[in-house]
Amino acid sequence: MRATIGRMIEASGLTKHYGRTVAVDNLSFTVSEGRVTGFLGPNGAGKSTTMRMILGLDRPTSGDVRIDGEHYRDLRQPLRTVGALLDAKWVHPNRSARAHLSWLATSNKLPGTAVDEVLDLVGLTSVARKNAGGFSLGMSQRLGIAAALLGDPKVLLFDEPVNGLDPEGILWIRRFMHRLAEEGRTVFVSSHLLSEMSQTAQDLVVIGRGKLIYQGTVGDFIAHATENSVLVRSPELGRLAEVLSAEGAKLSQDGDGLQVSGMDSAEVGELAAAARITLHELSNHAGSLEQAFIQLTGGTVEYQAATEEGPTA
Ligand SMILES: Nc1ncnc2c1ncn2[C@@H]1O[C@H](COP(=O)(O)OP(=O)(O)OP(=O)(O)O)[C@@H](O)[C@H]1O
Repeated sequence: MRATIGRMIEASGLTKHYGRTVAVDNLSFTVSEGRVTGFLGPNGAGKSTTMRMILGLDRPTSGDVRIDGEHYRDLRQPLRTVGALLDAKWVHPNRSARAHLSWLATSNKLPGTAVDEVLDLVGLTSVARKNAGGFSLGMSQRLGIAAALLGDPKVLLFDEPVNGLDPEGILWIRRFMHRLAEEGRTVFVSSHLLSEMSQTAQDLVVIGRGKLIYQGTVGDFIAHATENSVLVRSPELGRLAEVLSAEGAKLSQDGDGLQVSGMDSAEVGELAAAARITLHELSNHAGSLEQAFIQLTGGTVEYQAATEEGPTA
């Protein structure tokens, strides 16, 4: 059975328990072909677990996930359908890049010619005979991507591919992903870095504590999440916070000011005036994806810093 055209990954009610930990909680989403879809969530949100379930490396407690309409375990030649980069350092330290890829190709019945092609694609041809154990993180990531591309798959999964990379490495990966999507492939890439995702992805699946928070385009995410965001500064920030939250505003600390959502600047100004609170700044704020993320993940961010717990001023 082929999936609905365009939807290459379909998760439905996907759930994973590890003992009493609910790593993934009734998660449903779709990932479209020809686009880069960012899989976003704070550390521990359940991204890696979801990716492992997509790849059949972990069995869901309940629910279901399919690639192009099939369960991973039913794919006849999995590497020709889906390629994945989960852990870039997963390579035999004394094997050359070429030997590593040749071994993968042979054991998966892929043509040996694919090895040179993918080495060339990721720019590792000149170091192909060097031991992969001595590779920098950026080179290891490229090798991992080469391995994922060996079977010329239409679906690619990358788990935190830019983690620890320098700006040049990040740019390379970002451009490479765009290129893969332009070729019509489905690119699903996880990250906890919103600013990075806003430049890499066109679509987003955002999760917090294993639950779906948002699915849609990056642009809609920003527009939706930053609606009515107002930045306000005042020498009486604590009292202002009390007045605003009593009227139902959502607040988060922003430097020495407050980000107010659920209320427009006129309402904030009038409430402050009625309470005789002096304001030093009152401005409509076009929030970044970062702010949108903090706002949307709100109570679900497990590592939340003190500054995100609410106003303390
Ligand atoms: N094999 C496992 N056994 C027990 N608990 C696990 C296992 N794998 C993941 N977990 C727990 O499940 C939750 C989700 O973890 P997961 O690694 O999927 O999150 P993540 O979003 O990928 O975060 P990170 O980026 O930190 O890896 C966490 O609470 C984690 O401790």
